[in-house]
Amino acid sequence: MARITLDLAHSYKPNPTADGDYALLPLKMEFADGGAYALLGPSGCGKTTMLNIMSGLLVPSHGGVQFDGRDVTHASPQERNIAQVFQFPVIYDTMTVAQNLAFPLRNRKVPEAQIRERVGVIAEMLELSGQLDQRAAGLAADAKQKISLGRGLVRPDVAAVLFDEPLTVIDPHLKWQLRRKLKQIHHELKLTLIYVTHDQVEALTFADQVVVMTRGRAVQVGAADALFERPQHVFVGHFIGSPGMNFLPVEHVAGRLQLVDHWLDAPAERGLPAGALQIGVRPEYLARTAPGEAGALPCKVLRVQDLGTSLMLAAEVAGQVLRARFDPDAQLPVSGDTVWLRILGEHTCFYQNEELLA
Ligand SMILES: Nc1ncnc2c1ncn2[C@@H]1O[C@H](COP(=O)(O)OP(=O)(O)OP(=O)(O)O)[C@@H](O)[C@H]1O
Repeated sequence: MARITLDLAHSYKPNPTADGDYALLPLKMEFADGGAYALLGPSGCGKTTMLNIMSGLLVPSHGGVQFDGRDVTHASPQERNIAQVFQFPVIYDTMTVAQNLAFPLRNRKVPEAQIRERVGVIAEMLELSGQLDQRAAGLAADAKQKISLGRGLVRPDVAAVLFDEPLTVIDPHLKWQLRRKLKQIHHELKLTLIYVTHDQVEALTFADQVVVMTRGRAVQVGAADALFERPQHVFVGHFIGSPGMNFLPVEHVAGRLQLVDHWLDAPAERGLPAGALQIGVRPEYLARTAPGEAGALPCKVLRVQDLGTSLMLAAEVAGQVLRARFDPDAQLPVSGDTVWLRILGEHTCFYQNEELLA
């Protein structure tokens, strides 16, 4: 296992100048030995580029990579001792499940007794024990991908196992099971796991630490609760949660927050600077209040949607649409009515130039 340190930038263009020329903007990051990480962000944000730089498939155009303090920037994946699992199964159809799982160990001349033991452990974890003697050729796509996962996890001595969207071909029910399984495997095997996905549920169930990326930047590295409670960047607020955080643009003038023709008293303890700010509040924290209560605003109800486990209210204030989540049995007003929603509270976040202030 290794601690992986990145201090680099990457552009696929020969002479990058503007930020947009970089697939990865300059970043410094450390992945702890034995940690479970997810790289999460929308298509094109740079996840695969970062993963390929860690694995050694790609040399960064600027800076370098260290494993346990040793410079490996130009070392191949074999030299780095990395295992990888890709989106589609990489297995030998003519071999049995057991032979496929054993392959990375045989390649490294691990003694047969150890191979048998380790293959047994991994097959058990992935619920492949009953299929060990079957040829891979006859198996369904998701069983084949489980073998790929097993081949990635089978070697106990790898520096890290890197996964690039490995559950794409898996059906939704099994996907849920495998996500939990991977987390359990991480706890048992203590491997350093780095997992690329654009799916927040996948990232949050699998990883201890999620690296949220947008447009070549890692905007926050944190556990699920930090990403939910204290998004460091408005992108994280939008991207994490379903729906994401509500944002209201306000002007902070002499201790008051102005939203067009509405005013709120700024919370003095947050030490907010004067000028243009954004208030961020999760739908889960937009409580209903009595009319005129401090920290609340009158909003016009647009619609109420029954989501089964909750009610989602959409309401408008000063041209901004807010979403608020309520218990399924809450008595809510109907479209066109006014509802007072608490904007300011202990969970409210404040942003300036998209970055968290307080
Ligand atoms: N080989 C390449 N040559 C030139 N540009 C590339 C190459 N690979 C990726 N890019 C560009 O670099 C940026 C980051 O791409 P990358 O594949 O790392 O993102 P991603 O987050 O993994 O996206 P996806 O989920 O779609 O794979 C994108 O703008 C992409 O078009």
